Amino acid sequence: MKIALTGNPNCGKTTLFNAITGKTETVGNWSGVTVEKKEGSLKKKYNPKKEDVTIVDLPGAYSISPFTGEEAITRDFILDEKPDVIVNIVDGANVSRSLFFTTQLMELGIPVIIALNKEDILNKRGDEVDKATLGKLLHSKVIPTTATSEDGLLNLMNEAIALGKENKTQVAPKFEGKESADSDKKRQKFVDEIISKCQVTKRRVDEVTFSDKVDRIVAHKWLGLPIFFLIMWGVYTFSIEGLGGYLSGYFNDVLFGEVVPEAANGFLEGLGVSPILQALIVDGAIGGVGAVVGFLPLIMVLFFCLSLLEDCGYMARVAVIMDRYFKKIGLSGKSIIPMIIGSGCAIPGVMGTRTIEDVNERRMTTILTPFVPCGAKLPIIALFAAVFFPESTWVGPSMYIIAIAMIIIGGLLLKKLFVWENTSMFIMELPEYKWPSLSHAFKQMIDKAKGFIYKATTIILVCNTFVWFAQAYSWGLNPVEDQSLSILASIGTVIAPILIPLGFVGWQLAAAAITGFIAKENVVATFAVLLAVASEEALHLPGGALAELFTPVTAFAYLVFNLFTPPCFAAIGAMNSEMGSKKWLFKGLAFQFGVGYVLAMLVTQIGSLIVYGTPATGFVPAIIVAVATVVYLVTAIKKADKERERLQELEMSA
Ligand SMILES: Nc1nc2c(ncn2[C@@H]2O[C@H](COP(=O)(O)OP(=O)(O)OP(=O)(O)O)[C@@H](O)[C@H]2O)c(=O)[nH]1
Ligand SMILES: [Mg+2]
Repeated sequence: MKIALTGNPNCGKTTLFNAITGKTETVGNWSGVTVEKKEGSLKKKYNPKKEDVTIVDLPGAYSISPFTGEEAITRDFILDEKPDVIVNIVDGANVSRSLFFTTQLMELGIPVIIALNKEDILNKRGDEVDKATLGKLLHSKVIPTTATSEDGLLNLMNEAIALGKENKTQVAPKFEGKESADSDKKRQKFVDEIISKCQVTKRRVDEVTFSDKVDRIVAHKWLGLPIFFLIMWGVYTFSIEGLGGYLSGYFNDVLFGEVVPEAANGFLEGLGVSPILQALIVDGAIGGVGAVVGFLPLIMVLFFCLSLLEDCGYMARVAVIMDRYFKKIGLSGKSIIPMIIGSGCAIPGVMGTRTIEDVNERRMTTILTPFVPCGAKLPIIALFAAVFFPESTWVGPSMYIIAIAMIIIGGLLLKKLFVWENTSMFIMELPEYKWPSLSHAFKQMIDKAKGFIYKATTIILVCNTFVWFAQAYSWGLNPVEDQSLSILASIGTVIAPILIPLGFVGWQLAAAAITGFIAKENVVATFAVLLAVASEEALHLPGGALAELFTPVTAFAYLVFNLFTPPCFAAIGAMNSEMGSKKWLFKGLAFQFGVGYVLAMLVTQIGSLIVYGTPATGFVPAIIVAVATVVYLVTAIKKADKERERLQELEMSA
């Protein structure tokens, strides 16, 4: 039996889905979090009779006639795959808005049961919904639930399974003139009537709620943005330099710097394995993975904080604040949501662009979202900050500020270069503020940590075992004394000239950047492996082994390069599927590479001139690249302007 969970965005479908299936799909206190259908089977607790039941979580929808891509997923699933039962989740805090969709679901010939969710909010407000009358008017059972505390869910599932077995569709509620063209209006009127009969609101309509009061400050025209920056600064400073940084320092210096490698060495010596194998395991596998896992506490602290901010309802406000600015640069306010999600990982971030209706805005957001430093880039930031800027707290937050600046400048450029017109309006429901749930944040944090460890012990482990091998052997598969004769060095040497205008000298820098495209954490892991072999100094300490390859200025530039060039392969794959056009994908990748490259080049060359008073290596090639970039931009924008004019004339004459 297939049971589908449907309802408006943010009504609690995924919360309910996770509760009854035991899965950990992403929940967020804003609309448009789920963009794909997800399936799961019922937990034992909710399926005592062990029925064969599949639960399907769907993206939120306001109407069966889809407006956005993810709404279409919901419609297509219901119409094509015909679930046996539809559980329509109605947001108890927003009943009137939800029932429009409910009446449409009733007409599909599939049994519908209604879960009146967020009962706790209703109760707290002192509002009431007359479930008996509601059920009678809609010809359907109405079960009160609170998905967050799993109240009413057993009852709901029992009823849903019984309904599926009975397999009898309800009579769709009739309202006058259902066939006529203005049926939407009639439908709304019908819904309004139901509401007037069922909803008992104790609160006065004009009452100013707590949320309204907070929003007057937090979502204020002028104050909104500075407040957002302040909050983010606090969160990142606390995570990267504060508690998270402190714990990571311990992990890096003591745990993975001494305890684990010493134990492993002792163990392997005891076993009597060959020195080569021992080096492969300790320097390659453990060294590489350890250098990355050392940053686990930092990532956990950050995601705990972000989860609290999101759960209390603040992040939904950020979308509204950003809408004013984003509209000016050809993006939508909704673009901020993929970007916020992208601060965790660019892949779900890029997938989140589906909620944006306008195709140009969607594509631009897909290109710009990977600029936001994701969790995988944090270890690079933290490592470089610790080695080169140990006394300052601005390096971490500065990456986010540069990201925002690049998104704005990038948005303007993209619009100038590739986009002819865009149209969109922004409607976003603001959830009420609530106390964030610590257990929810804790769960999200553990989830992130698991994902991080999984990645470290799979792809990063494999990569670094390869990196160790490639730096220890020549193409003839003979061990080399001197790293610069190795396979890795020869690959790096081919790429390295491209990086000369950026002031990056050495095949090691090219090698780490290449492994970074497989997974960004690899940048850290690769340096760990290379330098563990080449240098006696520790990787993470100020002035340590890494300082032999960079000046502080080129270190900062290298950070910029790794953060703003195209993301890892997996995220590029996500970009590909969201763009729906190879041409746009290549434009996007070229754009990202151009931005990262030119930005790093400017940091190196201008930075070196200012800080050291002399140009960095590669100054002359850098000037050539800079001139070529300017010439390209000017001609490309001129060409695009002409095209725009031509289209306008065509339109006029038509
Ligand atoms: N107070 C309260 N909050 C709830 C309840 N159920 C869900 N929430 C909260 O509502 C917000 C949205 O939950 P989700 O499960 O992501 O909503 P969704 O319907 O899957 O949303 P989309 O995927 O965007 O369509 C989260 O902040 C939840 O914690 C409930 O019963 N009571
Ligand atoms: Mg969801």
